[in-house]
Amino acid sequence: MLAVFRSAQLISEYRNYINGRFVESPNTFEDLNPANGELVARVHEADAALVDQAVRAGRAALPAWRNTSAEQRAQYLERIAAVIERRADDFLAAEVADTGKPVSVASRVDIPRGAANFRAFAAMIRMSGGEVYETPTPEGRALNYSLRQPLGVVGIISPWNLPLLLFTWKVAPALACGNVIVAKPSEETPGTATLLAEVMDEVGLPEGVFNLVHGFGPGSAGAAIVDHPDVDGITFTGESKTGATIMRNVADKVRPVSFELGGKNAALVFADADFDKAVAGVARSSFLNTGQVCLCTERVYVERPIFDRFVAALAEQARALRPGDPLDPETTLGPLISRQHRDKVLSYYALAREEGATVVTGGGVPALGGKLDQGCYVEPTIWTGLDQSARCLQEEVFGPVCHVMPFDTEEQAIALANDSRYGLASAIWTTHLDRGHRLAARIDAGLVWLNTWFLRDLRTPFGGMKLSGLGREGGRHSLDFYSELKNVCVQM
Ligand SMILES: NC(=O)c1ccc[n+]([C@@H]2O[C@H](COP(=O)([O-])OP(=O)(O)OC[C@H]3O[C@@H](n4cnc5c(N)ncnc54)[C@H](O)[C@@H]3O)[C@@H](O)[C@H]2O)c1
Ligand SMILES: O=C/C=C/C=C(\O)C(=O)O
Repeated sequence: MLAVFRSAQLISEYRNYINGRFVESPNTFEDLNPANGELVARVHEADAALVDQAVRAGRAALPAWRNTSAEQRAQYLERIAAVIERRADDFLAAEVADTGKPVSVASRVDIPRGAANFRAFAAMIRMSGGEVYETPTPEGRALNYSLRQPLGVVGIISPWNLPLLLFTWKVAPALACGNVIVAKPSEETPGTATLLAEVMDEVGLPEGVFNLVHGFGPGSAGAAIVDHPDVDGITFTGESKTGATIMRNVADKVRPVSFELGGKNAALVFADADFDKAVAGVARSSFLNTGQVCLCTERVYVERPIFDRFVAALAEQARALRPGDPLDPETTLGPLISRQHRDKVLSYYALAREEGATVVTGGGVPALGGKLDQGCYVEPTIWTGLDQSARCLQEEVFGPVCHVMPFDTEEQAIALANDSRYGLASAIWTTHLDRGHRLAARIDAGLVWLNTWFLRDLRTPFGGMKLSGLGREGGRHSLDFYSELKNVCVQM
């Protein structure tokens, strides 16, 4: 563990990476560790001029890069994955320092998926074929075949909750499809994206193919990417309201966009569920990463006969979580990402009381002592007793909190689950599998897990309905988004 901490201390400047060189800028901002408020690094903010340099570098690199073969690009992706795996400790240190997430979470979720995303899309681009149709014509026949060509210069903008996972979830397929990239990680979590630039440098990715710019959204690098006339497509993961802003800002350029946005995810627990499995599963889906996963459950609906027993058992799981030093392997609950985000979550803790919630457990800030009291910790919290129309049941909190409500019938359960402006993920806990499949088809969510949660096959479509997103990524859906598909028709 000391090694992890020490390597985090070695990094003190996060620079932009443009046209194969690390680039400083006169404006820097602080990257703070949310577990203790300590300075992790100074980050060089890219302004519109640096973003323009990055776009131009991409444009210049595109002709050669797009002419590489899928096999050549797959080999680059595999080399990138191998270096991520070799430098796993450095990535772990940077991720934990930026997010405060327990090393037990980052080492099992975030860092392995960083490498896995590159390996997955190396395999997928190798196997991706096209479409061919033989078309009868009055003269005989024609041959139709499709060509997969890159979008061009792709803007990637990612969030702070699963920084490396979500950044590479977009970088990997974009590169696989022959695009060049101008990518901006969240201002809260610049570390692992900067390490990824070091990896690109080490594997010898041609200059200008991968460009990294640091900064914020409005008035900074994020808006500069979106506004740049020579960016051919935008893939964004973040809040729904930010997605709407980006959509407005790219509208007149009619550029393809892929949005992975917010959620207010429901879990349905039936009386016939495996009780212990459902309790453990809902606890994990509510509190993993301190509730800062877009797929997390914030609304739990439980069939009435087991409601009281379920609430008591879930509260026991919440109380068993151990907030603490993220580098301590015993820690199972880290801080929220920032003071600002903690203020937001605590404002919902207060609102819930105003809206009449019963606070079954939590609702405040844990006293941890020492430096950790400078951290952004909150108690894992469970509410009951709110009306479905309450703001705490309609708005995304994005913290370690869920509300539990009883239901009596299947129809009631599906109506409650679908009573949301979001439609990202859901989990259904029942041993009655034909009911599970029936409800999975009726629930308004892009992702449905039956008797499990956050189990991922990277070939599957991933994305949300309603306010939760636009489009799907994952498997061939990523290849299709990061490509211009062309049809060629030949009169034989
Ligand atoms: N659906 C998913 O797969 C998914 C995954 C992770 C997080 N999320 C959502 O992301 C949110 C938390 O992440 P966040 O707080 O970083 O979101 P956010 O929208 O505040 O910021 C996301 C990214 O967008 C940038 N940005 C902000 N405003 C911008 C603008 N006007 N133009 C260009 N870029 C801009 C930010 O700098 C950051 O890099 C939650 O709502 C969560 O549900 C969704
Ligand atoms: O916080 C949201 C998590 C998204 C996860 C993925 O995009 C994935 O597992 O590929």
